[in-house]
Amino acid sequence: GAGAFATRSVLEGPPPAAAATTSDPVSFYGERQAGIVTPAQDRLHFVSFDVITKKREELVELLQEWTAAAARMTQGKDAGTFGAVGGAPEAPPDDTGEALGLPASGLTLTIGFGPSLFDDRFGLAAKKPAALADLPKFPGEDLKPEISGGDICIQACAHDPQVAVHAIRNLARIGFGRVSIRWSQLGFGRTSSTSRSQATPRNLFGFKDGTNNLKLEDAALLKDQLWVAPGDGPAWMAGGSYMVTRKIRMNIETWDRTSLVEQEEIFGRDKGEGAPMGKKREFDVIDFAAKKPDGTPVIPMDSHVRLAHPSTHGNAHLLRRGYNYVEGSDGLGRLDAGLFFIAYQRDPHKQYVPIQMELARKDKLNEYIKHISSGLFACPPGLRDAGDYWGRALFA
Ligand SMILES: C=CC1=C(C)c2cc3[nH]c(cc4nc(cc5[nH]c(cc1n2)c(C)c5CCC(=O)O)C(CCC(=O)O)=C4C)c(C)c3C=C
Ligand SMILES: [Fe+2]
Repeated sequence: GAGAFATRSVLEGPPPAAAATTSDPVSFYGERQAGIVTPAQDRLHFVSFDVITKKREELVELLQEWTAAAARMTQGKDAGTFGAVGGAPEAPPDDTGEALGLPASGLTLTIGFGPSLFDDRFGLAAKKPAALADLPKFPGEDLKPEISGGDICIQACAHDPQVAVHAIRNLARIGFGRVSIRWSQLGFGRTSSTSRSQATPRNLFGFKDGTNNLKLEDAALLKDQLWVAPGDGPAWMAGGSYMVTRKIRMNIETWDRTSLVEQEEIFGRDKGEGAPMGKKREFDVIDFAAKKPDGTPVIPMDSHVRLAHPSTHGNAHLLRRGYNYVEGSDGLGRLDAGLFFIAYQRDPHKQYVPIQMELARKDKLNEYIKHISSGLFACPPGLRDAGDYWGRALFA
């Protein structure tokens, strides 16, 4: 049965890009970091750190310790070799214990380096990619600095929230005295599919989200639009990808009082099936030229899918990998909820920036959303084996 293929052995063939079941591990090693084209898991714990040590050697040591712990935790093991209960009783355990007995749950840990890491503290200024230049200000955004930016991010995705939180907690514990948490974000109910094997999930506005996403199976597009090529910038980033994060508050109560036809015109897709307006099925190709009998476009000019579509931006695509969030209520009787948007791409200034500029200026959805945090991170390629560590090529 499937059990024979659900083991952790990766000796034959390429490492699994995805777990066979929601309990299984995803390979930590490979050409690419896991957690990008890996079929999106259900849960997120994302953290952004500020480096507080001033010593380059201490930062390198931390990255080595983090890599070892990440390699273990993604395979369903304790963060350290003694584990939660196997060490000396006089010392704090090298794992915090709340994941004891839980399987790997598809945990992936993906690291990214923010623009601020390349200031004069660690001698990295000459290695800063042009693609990490700060994002421009966008009309209408209301960014909070205390939940934006950061020197180093780690995206933990898993099918079990306890497993994702355990991983981030242990990495933060290991980093004590060398890094401090700047901000972190929990997410649930992935808002994108990143593989054709996955059903398209729904966002908190009730629409299918991820239909026209870049997917694991789109090999040629991934090469052209997702992965940094040799020659794009500094050698240490070849084979990596750039991540943009945006916390987007969604005004749920206003949306819920909006008519169905208005909601569908805002996205340019129908709510039930997710089909482009004027078409029947979710994956039918969008016809932007189609006109109604009165001559107006079937897909409104200010609809989200028209403004975000690659054909509007010289064929610029994104691999979206975001999550819903709800953080209780805001004290004014409204849910404090939205989308933690994550997008990967080869060059954010050629992909995220022009798309977001168009959306910020024209999208009808803007009446219902507000961007409140932003992050930009360079995610290096994957690790070859246990002799490799996060940031090795950057610090070489
Ligand atoms: C700058 C990039 C984007 C932001 C920010 C963004 C916010 C956002 N999107 C939705 C809901 C949907 N988005 C959909 C499609 C879609 N969105 C983007 C980009 C951003 N969205 C792209 C590139 C696309 C694909 C366009 C295409 O090629 O057709 C859809 C439709 C279904 C789908 O294809 O995924 C929905 C629904 C929300 C709610 C939101 C902010 C809160
Ligand atoms: Fe969108």
